[in-house]
Order: sequence, then structure tokens, then C-alpha cells
Amino acid sequence: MVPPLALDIDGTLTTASGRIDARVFELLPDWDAPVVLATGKAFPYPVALAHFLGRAETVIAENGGVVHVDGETAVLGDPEAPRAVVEAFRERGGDLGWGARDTVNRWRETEVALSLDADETLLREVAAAAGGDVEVVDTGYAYHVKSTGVSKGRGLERVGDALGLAPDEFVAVGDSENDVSTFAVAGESYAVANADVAARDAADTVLAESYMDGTASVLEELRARSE
Ligand SMILES: O=C(O)COP(=O)(O)O
Ligand SMILES: [Mg+2]
Repeated sequence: MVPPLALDIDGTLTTASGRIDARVFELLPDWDAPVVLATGKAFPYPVALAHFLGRAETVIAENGGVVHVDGETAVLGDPEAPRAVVEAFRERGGDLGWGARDTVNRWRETEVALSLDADETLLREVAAAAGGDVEVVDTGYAYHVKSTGVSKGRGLERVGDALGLAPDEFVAVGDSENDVSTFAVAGESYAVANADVAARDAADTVLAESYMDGTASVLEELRARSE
């Protein structure tokens, strides 16, 4: 039997240019165990991906702020403090960096994401002044202002509970700081070669290959192991 998977999306199931790698559509539809898409992106993105993979919509979105499993959605993060931080950031002249039509935050329920072009120094200063309940996470794709109480790892524990699986039955693959909590609870963890230092340090194994090359190599190895 292949193991259940907890897969990050950006940097892990994508190409270097940010597209979903076509191998995702070959390897995941028939994976014979639960597949959890665990992402910093807003809820509709992983739901859409799961849907078009023909899989159960088992997702962790917004870095653990929203979890959907077994047809039930749990909104776990509190948006109030993150939104207040971003409001204060704006008052001090900060710009989220997405332009006028911001689809990045349009469906975001528990946190706020800023472009990597945003003023990181100002953002971190404002977030630090807000106290310990809010943190800034740099995924390499965006800065996320989120409450410290939620994480992908806690989301995976919740998904595991619903599915009758212990978190350490999952194999996790990821590429950044927001995957560290997943790696901490999964039984086996892999950082793709493009991963940031935090993910590399937290992973059991750092892969030689980047992006979906790395992820595909893990999936092939897991499949071979199960035969
Ligand atoms: O939305 C982001 O910033 C990163 O998304 P990811 O967690 O799927 O890599
Ligand atoms: Mg990622």
C-alpha cells in the first residue's frame, strides 16, 4: 500500500515558472491513499485542483487557516489581527503589491497575503508591534500575515483525525517555511532542491531534484517501496 500524502503546491507540484506540472495529473488521480493538498493559497485553489484531479477535496488552505475534509469546512484562523496589521501597514504607506484587482486575497478568510514586492521591512515592523499573535511567513511566493495559532501541521492533525489516520502515517513534500510544521508531524518529510533553508533544515531528506522532478521522484520511490 502506498502511504497517504501531504503535498504543498507552489514550488512542489509546480514548474519553476509557477505552472502546475503536467505529471501531477498522471501521478495523483490514482494514488491509492489519501492525498492532502496543503497550501498557503486561498481555499478555492486547492479545492479546484483536487476537483480537477478527480480526488476527494481534502485540503489545508491559508497555511492551516481553513481545513476541508470529509465534506466539512473548518475556518480555524482568526482574520481580525492579521487584517489589523495590514491596515496599519497601509496607513504607513505600505502597498500589498497586487494591483487594483486582487484575486490573491479575494477569497482569503483568515489571513492576508502580500506580494514579494511589498515593503517587507515595514510589514515586519508593523507585525512585531502588534504582538505575538500574528506572524509573517515568507513562502517564496508571498508574505503571509497570519495568526500564530494555525499551521499546515495542525491542519494535518485535524485531517488525520477525520480520516482515522495518525499524522505520522503521512509522507510530506514541500519547499518552504510554511511546510516546516507539516514536516514536524508527518512520518517522513522531503524538501525539494529549490526549498528554502527552513524547509531544508526541517526535512528528513533534501532531494537532489527541484520542483516536480523532486516530488515525482518521491512518489515513484514510495510506489516502488509498496510493491
Ligand atoms: O501561496 C503561497 O504563498 C505558497 O503556496 P504553497 O504553500 O502551496 O507553496
Ligand atoms: Mg510551497
